[in-house]
Amino acid sequence: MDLSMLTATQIIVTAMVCLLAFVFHKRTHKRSGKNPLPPGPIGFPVVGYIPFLDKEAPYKSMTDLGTKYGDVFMLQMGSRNVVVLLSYEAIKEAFITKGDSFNGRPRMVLSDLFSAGRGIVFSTFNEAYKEQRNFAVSGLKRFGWGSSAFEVNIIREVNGLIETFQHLKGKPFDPFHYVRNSVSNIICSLIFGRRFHPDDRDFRNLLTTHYRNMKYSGSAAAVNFLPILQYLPFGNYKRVLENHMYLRDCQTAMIDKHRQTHNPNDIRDFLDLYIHEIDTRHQKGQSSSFDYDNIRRVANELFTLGTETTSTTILWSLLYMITYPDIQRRVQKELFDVLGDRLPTIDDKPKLPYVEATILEVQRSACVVPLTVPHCAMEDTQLHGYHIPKDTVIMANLWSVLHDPKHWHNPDEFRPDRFLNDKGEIEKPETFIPFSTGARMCLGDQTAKMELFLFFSCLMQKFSFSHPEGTPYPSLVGKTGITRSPKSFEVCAVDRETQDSETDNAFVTGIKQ
Ligand code: HEM
Repeated sequence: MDLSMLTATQIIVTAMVCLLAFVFHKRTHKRSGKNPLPPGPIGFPVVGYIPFLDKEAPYKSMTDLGTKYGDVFMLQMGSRNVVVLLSYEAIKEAFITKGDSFNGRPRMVLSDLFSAGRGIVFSTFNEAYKEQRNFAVSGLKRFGWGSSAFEVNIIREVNGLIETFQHLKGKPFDPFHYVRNSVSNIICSLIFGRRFHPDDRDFRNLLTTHYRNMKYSGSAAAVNFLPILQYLPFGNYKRVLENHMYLRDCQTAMIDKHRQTHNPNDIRDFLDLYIHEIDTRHQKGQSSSFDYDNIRRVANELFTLGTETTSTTILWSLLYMITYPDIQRRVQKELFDVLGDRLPTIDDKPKLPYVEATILEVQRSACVVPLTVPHCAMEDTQLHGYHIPKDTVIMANLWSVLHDPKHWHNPDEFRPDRFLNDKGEIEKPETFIPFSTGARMCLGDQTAKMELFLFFSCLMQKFSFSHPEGTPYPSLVGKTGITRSPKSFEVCAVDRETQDSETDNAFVTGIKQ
């Protein structure tokens, strides 16, 4: 063998070994008195670990990595370091104990497109963020949000949905548009002061474009880690961009209409209240985060999150009920035993523990926001004994927390009883965090719980749901976008009163015994 070649090969091999040793050392050992970085797998150059994650269920791939690397590990994803938190204990330490260090939001291509670091959801943890979040909560409350007065708004939409289902007379249908339309109307009446008819073409377009964007954003998420992808003339990022422009125009038109008819003595809805705040601060010469750019961002975020997450959970609840008819029958029996034939109200909730346990189990099993909204480290800090550099992206894996066998016996089993104690009362473990936890926790959780209870209990009281005869049971495997939603499915909704009077069947008598 040529000696000079051997030397060249040796040099290359030695250099590679040194490089790997350096990378390994950097990731796993104390450096100059600092704690080590979290451990984690090594991916490919440039793209990092992205190609190894399941595109449909990245939260599951991350959960699997926990077996080898523990509850806190680091993935290189494109140009970013991402720390994944798998356990409740790790999330609690980051978002509650060390919230001041971990409640930031990373600047990323998609969040910059939607919010440019402003609004609420993608804004980092600064004064402008606190001002906007506090204003949104108190402003929405002014219109009854979360209070019993708000129940009227929800019940109006539930009744509309019941009527629609009754018209379908037990024939198979896809509940997707009907449910989203009803849920969306609740937030629309607060923000825009109006609700929309299910057949309103513009509204349908708006909702469909919104939904598509949530899904495309999930598939385009790689652009957040490989920003160069945004310059491709094709692909999902381009679709997100086009849809975003359309939605922006719709919102601007809605806001302009409000500005033209604005009367400070007659505040009709959240947009009016926000416009009033902009004007008042402007008149006082105060500089603030309230302006016509931010109103659009905040309104859009409340509309999107107020629609998407809750309607997706209601769709999952229908899917679980047709998959587990025995559980559906038990829910209906409790409703009949406690209420007779009347529809439930929010005051009935404490008397209906099995109904509530079923909703909680749907939220746990479906986990509609499996990876939360990414957080980021706002300074060099420590977590779980590891060093976390400033600007590291933090992904809290709610899926793994809600399916952690340490806290949930047989987590893949759908069993509402796990939320009931020996006395049949609701018992919610601390680890049940579908709305996340800490200062950045969902701001709509109270309203969402109210909506989930009223929609679910009223629909169960009114109808028996089943999958169309002769078709296979629909899949419980979710589609991942920004939320985890069910694949489209068909359902038959048979009016229980008609079923009662038309049949003498053992099923109904079984419920009402
Ligand atoms: C079942 C329904 C819902 C679920 C499961 C849910 C879940 C979540 C989760 C996991 C987060 C991320 C928290 C974090 O970053 O740590 C979040 C944030 C947020 N949610 Fe919800 N959500 C729901 C309904 C709603 C509703 C009805 C609204 C209101 C209109 C809403 C508004 C928001 C907002 C504004 C944020 C951002 C909070 C912040 O960054 O400070 N959500 N939600």
